[in-house]
Amino acid sequence: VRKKDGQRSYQRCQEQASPQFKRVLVTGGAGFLGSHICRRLLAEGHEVMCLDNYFTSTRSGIADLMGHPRFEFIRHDVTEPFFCECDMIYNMACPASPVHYQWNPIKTTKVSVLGTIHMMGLAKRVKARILQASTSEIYGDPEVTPQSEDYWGHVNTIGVRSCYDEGKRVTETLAFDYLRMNNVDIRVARIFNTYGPGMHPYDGRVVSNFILQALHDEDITIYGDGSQTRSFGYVDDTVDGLIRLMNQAGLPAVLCIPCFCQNSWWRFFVVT
Ligand SMILES: O=c1ccn([C@@H]2O[C@H](COP(=O)(O)OP(=O)(O)O[C@H]3OC[C@@H](O)[C@H](O)[C@H]3O)[C@@H](O)[C@H]2O)c(=O)[nH]1
Repeated sequence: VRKKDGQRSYQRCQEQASPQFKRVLVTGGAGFLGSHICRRLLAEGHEVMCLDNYFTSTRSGIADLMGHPRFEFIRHDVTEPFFCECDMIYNMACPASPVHYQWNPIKTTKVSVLGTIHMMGLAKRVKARILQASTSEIYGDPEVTPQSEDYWGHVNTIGVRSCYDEGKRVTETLAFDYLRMNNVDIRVARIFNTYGPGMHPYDGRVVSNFILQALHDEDITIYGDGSQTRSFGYVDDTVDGLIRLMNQAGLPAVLCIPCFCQNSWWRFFVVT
């Protein structure tokens, strides 16, 4: 504000900020789910800081967001500390496709463990609410189907999927220890197999593989005997669930998204 004598005065940020609009940090914000979260938050009027190192994502995935007045991209690897002022954190950074997370499994474990320590530490420091992305893979090779939030899982600690499964289990442990020790306002979402627009054609997961094979008139590759089941989530519904989990009080601190029964792929593809 310019006063009569020509001097400038500045209102304090807290006075200017509308309480309904938040400064939100989205790690992995250039990725498949992260970019959809950024878009939804911008549409709701929030200020979005998108943190990503393009490990499994590309600039083109968020090209539509660049230049948006409330969008800021920060190229950064969450395995290194990061500090900023924010009200909410969606900690989404981690390769999610089995092909990608097994490519450098030590890095995958580091992203989960160090990335979560850095983001929980930041949430504690700036008193931000934090949503930690977990996964259906924390159940490992489950003995119970469908899995509910109170099932503890059946995980191999030394298999090729362990870097992701165990890494994500530690993210949950860290979240709850930051809650118990430092009263950090946490949310944990166990995200199941998500598909939809913006998914990389060579993501390597079953939905994009099958679609690509069908488009190229190639044989569909079914690993194993095809008796596996998955709970598939359309990306808009998954983002709805994540945003509601973040915003609502009184929901369980851990939530499976989507939280309906497991389908065989055959049923999924026929129904969809
Ligand atoms: O071409 C393919 C790809 C996959 N599959 C099978 O399809 C099933 C689903 O495999 P995907 O590669 O899509 O991924 P998964 O469901 O195992 O895990 C995924 O979903 C849950 C997320 O939280 C994880 O990030 C992600 O790893 C598996 O049983 C897999 O063996 C095929 O039969 N053919």
